[in-house]
Parts: sequence; C-alpha cells; structure tokens
Amino acid sequence: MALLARIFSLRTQAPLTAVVSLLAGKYLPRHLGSGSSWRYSTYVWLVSSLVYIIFWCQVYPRYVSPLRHVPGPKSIISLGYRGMLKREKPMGDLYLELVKKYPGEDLLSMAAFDERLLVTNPQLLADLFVHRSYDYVKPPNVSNFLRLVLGNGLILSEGDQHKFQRKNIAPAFNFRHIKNLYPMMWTKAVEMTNLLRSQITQREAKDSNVVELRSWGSKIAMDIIGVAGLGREFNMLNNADDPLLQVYHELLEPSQQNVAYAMACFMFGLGFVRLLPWRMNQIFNGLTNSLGEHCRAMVREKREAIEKRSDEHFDILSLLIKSDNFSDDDLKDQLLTFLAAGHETTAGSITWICYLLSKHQDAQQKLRTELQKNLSPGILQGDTTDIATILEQLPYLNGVMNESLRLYPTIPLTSRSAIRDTQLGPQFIAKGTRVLVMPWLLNRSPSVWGADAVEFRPERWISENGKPNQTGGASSNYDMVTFMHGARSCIGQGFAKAELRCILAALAGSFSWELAMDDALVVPKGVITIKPANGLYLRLTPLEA
Ligand code: HEM
Repeated sequence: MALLARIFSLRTQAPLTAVVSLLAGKYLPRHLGSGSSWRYSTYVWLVSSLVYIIFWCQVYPRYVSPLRHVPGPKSIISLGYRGMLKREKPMGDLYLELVKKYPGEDLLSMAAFDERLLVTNPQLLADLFVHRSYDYVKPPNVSNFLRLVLGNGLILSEGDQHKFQRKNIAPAFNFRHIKNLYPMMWTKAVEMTNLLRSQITQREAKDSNVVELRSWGSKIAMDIIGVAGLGREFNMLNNADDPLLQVYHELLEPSQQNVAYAMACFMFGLGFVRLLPWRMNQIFNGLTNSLGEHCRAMVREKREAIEKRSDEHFDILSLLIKSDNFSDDDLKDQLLTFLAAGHETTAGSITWICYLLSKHQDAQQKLRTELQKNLSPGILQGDTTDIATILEQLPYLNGVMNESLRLYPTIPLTSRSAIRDTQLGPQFIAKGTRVLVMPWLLNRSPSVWGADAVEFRPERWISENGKPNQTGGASSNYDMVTFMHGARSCIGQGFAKAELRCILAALAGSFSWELAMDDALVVPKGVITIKPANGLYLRLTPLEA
C-alpha cells in the first residue's frame, strides 16, 4: 500500500496523467480505429484524474495512511484555510466546534491527502516541545513565506543552527536584563497616555475621545523594541507616518489580499506563487526589500557606533555584535525577527486586553482600584522607582494580563513537520507528518480549564493568599500554550509581559474606556498573528489626575 501511495503521490499526478493521456492519444486510435487522438487523450486524462481523486479522497485516508486509525474529519480542504477566509468568526472557534464532535480523543487526523494531526490533549506536547523537539521543524512552505518578513533569524532557524543562535541570544532576555528595561518601558507607556490625553482633549469633533487602539499598540511596541532591540529611538508614538511602521502595517495588515497571498504560499509554495502574474508578488517584493534595506542600514550604523564607543550599548543587537558570533547578514536577519516578533505580538495582546476590559467593566474598575491603591500620582506621571517590583506584585493587573493572554493568544495556531520517524505520546509519527498546535483551542479547552473555560476570569490567576499565581489553576505547564514551551518557546515571553504590565497599568491608571464600535465587528483575523480585522475603537474618559 505504501508503494501504491508513492506511485500515486500528488506530485506524480500532473506528469503521470499527462504521459498516460499522450500515450493513449497516440496508440488507442490505431487499435480502436476511430476518433481523434485528441479525444482519446482527453478521455484518458479525465479518467486518470478521477482515479487520483478517488484514491486520495477515499482510499488513502481509510486504508493507506499511517493515521488511518486516528479519528478526525480527514478533510479535503483544510479547516485552517476555511477559517482564514471566514470574516465573521475567529478561526479558532471552528476548531473548538470540531473537537466537540470527537469527545475524549487526544489527537485528530485532519487531512485526507496527507498526515496532519491536531493535538487536543496538552499532555502530548511534552514530546513535541521538550523530549523530541528537534525531531520536528517548522513546515518548509510556511517558513519560506515567513522568511520574507522575519528573515532567517531565531524563529525560523532549525537544528544545530537554532541551538547556536538560541544560546547566544538568550542572555539578552535574562531576568535581570528585563528588570533593567522596566523604567524605559514605563516611561514610554506614560508618554503614550499623555499623548492620548492631549489628543482627545484638543479635538473638537463629537467623537473626540474615540481612539483606534490597535495602531497605538503598534506604535508603542515599536518604540519599546527600538530601544531594547537596537538602542534606537524610533519615536513612532509621535510620528505615525514613520516609513518603517508603514511597511510593517502594509505587510501585516489582515487584509483580504494579504491573507489570500499567504494562503496561496502555504498551499502551493512561495516558488510557485512567485511565477504567477499576481500584483501581490511585486507588492511583497517591494515591501520586504525595503524592510531588509532598513535593517541592513541599522546594523551598519550600530556596528560603527560600537566601534567608536564600545561599552555603552546594552541592547539586543549590541550584545549580538559584541559576541562576535554573527555576520552582518545574520544580524540583519535577527533584527528582522526581533522587530516583527517583538512588536506585532505585543501590539495584538494589548489590543485584546483593552477589548476584554471594555466588555468587562467590573474587571476594569477592579483593576483601577488596585492601581489607585498602589501607584502614587508620581509614578503615573513617570517616576520609575521600583516600577518592576510594584507591577509584578499586583495580583489583579497580572490576572487581567494572563487571562487575556490565555483567551486571545496572538499566535493562535502553529505547526511542525516531523523530519524523522518519531513519537507523540503513544502515537507513532511517520517522517513528514504535520502536527498542529492550537493555543486558541488548548487555552479554551473545558476539559482543562473547566466549564467556564471561555469566560474572562482574572481571579484564576490569584491564589487564596491573594498573591499572583503562574498557572491560572491549571494542573500542568502545557495547559496554557500562548508562548509554547521548551526549546522553541517564545524567548521574548518575559519581555512581552513586562511591556504589557507597563502599558496596561499606565492606560488603566489614566483612563476608563468602553467599546466605541459594533462588537460584532471585532473579529480576530490575520495570517500568523491575530488582531481585530476592523481595528479596535474605544471611547476613552480621562481620569482625574
Ligand atoms: C504577547 C506577546 C508574544 C506572544 C504571544 C508570543 C508568542 C510566541 C510563540 C507562540 C512562539 C513560538 C512560535 C512557534 O514555534 O511556532 C514565539 C517564538 C518567538 N518569539 Fe514570541 N511572542 C510574544 C512576544 C515576543 C517578543 C516581545 C519577542 C522579542 C522581543 C519575541 C520573540 C520571539 C522569538 C525570537 C521566538 C522564536 C524562539 C525560538 O524559536 O527559539 N516574542 N513567540
């Protein structure tokens, strides 16, 4: 059967059916004596294509696939692609609905044509994340597309190259380094609230206090990663027209063309899509070249600055340059990775936190009361003394942040491809099998989080003694996978949480807010990260100083 599958592989379909049809067109008219060779070729082509379709849609998933005994929808068109196209519903909800149809199953077989497993029991993730993490890689068609935006940095490197990069980059994200970044993050957060306050008080229009928060999230996250990542003041909070921000905006906007382009690259491969006469090819080329040029120039400038005064630079790029382990081209790739990974995800998260608080006014008020008790007016005006210790100890602030990260993981789906035969718990995994991990699904699983799994309850993250806890009451590490775990977990987790604490505390200490748009329009969309497809409009009310 395996040999049959190889002969009938989808790759052989086009050449094999073409050869068979041509031969049929040449020899059948001689034997059957009537009809043009063109007609015979067409008939044989149709019949052989039909044989392929029946084989791949019916025979392969039931009798040949190594996953034939694993239950699941075994769909012809992936649920992920269908989810990306649905504009009115989060993609993750389609998976939640699907899983309900297979109660008690730890793994679901998702595709008819190839081996694709969805993990529904987080306990199986120990093999994928920790024990056998290097048996898997990011699927090449996904990586090739992402490389355009992220470069060949830490996120997309594999095997020994990844181990080497991770070891050299990890010191830039250690606990102490992040503590030292808090004052800068707090200063930026206070600057943002001051700008928002002056903007809404100066406007005269009727909805003068309505702001689009997603774009503010992007600006502050870029400003923070600018200083922490390369010691550079982007100052995007004051300059929304910055060309770098514009390039990212155009590349990462969850518009229909961007989603369609990414989907085509995932399905057919970047190489093939590039051959098509599609305007998106030129647009993407132009944008990604410009991004590469920006990063190359920033690396050059940084290297020159370090050569002039070597010890004054403590940002991520400087640490990498000083380690002497990376060429300028490698550094450009790492910079691309840190700029994109470091701003897009945090911007999305702060947007979702503010959205959830706009829908849960009681939680917003509770958070504000905690902040009023613990943050002196001086702190809200920018005093940074002990800011890290104060913010890390506030139970409700941390509860709101963690609960929002649970319900709205900005990377809702990721996948791995096995590069050798391996295991996932008791399940044998053949080389080439794709494993889907869906934080949106696991973080909302009722079997893990209880009957109120989809409810916003920051209290989960507060222990009986009133102190913040790190588990949300879940029994295992793997139950919450917003940042993944193990060798390929998010290296920026501590950094992101520090930023989120600062931005959230500064916002909730300065304003109250409510949703200023139709809730039905707030739908999470995007290719890799999710953000509200139509923006997030909030009505802010400044609090008394
Ligand atoms: C709330 C914000 C964030 C979320 C939800 C998030 C989530 C994730 C996830 C899920 C992964 C694993 C992706 C995969 O394996 O498919 C990841 C990896 C990564 N993240 Fe984050 N991230 C966030 C913020 C950041 C920040 C602020 C930075 C940098 C400053 C960062 C840098 C990275 C890098 C470099 C990797 C690759 C790590 C590796 O493969 O060794 N992330 N992130």
